[in-house]
Amino acid sequence: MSATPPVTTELIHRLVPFSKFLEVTFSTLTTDRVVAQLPARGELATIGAGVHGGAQMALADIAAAVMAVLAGGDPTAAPATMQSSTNFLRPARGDLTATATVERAGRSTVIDVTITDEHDSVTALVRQIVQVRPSRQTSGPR
Ligand SMILES: CC(C)(COP(=O)(O)OP(=O)(O)OC[C@H]1O[C@@H](n2cnc3c(N)ncnc32)[C@H](O)[C@@H]1OP(=O)(O)O)[C@@H](O)C(=O)NCCC(=O)NCCSC(=O)Cc1ccccc1
Repeated sequence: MSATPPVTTELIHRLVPFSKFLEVTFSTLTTDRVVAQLPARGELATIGAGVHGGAQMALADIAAAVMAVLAGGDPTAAPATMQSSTNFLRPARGDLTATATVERAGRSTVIDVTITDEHDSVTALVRQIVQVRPSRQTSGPR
């Protein structure tokens, strides 16, 4: 019987290559809170030099999916985002931090994500509905 590996940034990068592409790292990975960082490199900018909304949504989606899996108690499970709702409150400047918490656990898990920027200003509030299912291994997006 193989032991379940601890959930780390490196493991998430291996399971979700998109998170590695975005250079997302995780400073907190617990059953009730996930905190993820997105470095604001130039390619993520939008008009006006803030961080593009799609990059913020991707950060939130990654953090919410990891949160749902950890809350479910089976780190080998696969998250499936069913719904995502984002409100952008102000332009995002510099490196971003996403804090994900569980609003409601169940067959469909409700995750709230707050994104803050380098000024500690809240730039976006995101609510995600995520289903967590037993993993079905695939080799990539194609
Ligand atoms: C402007 C509004 C939508 C509405 O604001 P209102 O209800 O009228 O309220 P209020 O006027 O109080 O302003 C609130 C806060 O906003 C700030 N601010 C306002 N105007 C400006 C300005 N001109 N420049 C700089 N900052 C401005 C303002 O200082 C205040 O901040 P504070 O509280 O003092 O710290 C605001 O909520 C907002 O900017 N949200 C973020 C939108 C966002 O970043 N979306 C994602 C990226 S878009 C994308 O990537 C898609 C795309 C695809 C393809 C191509 C291109 C793009």
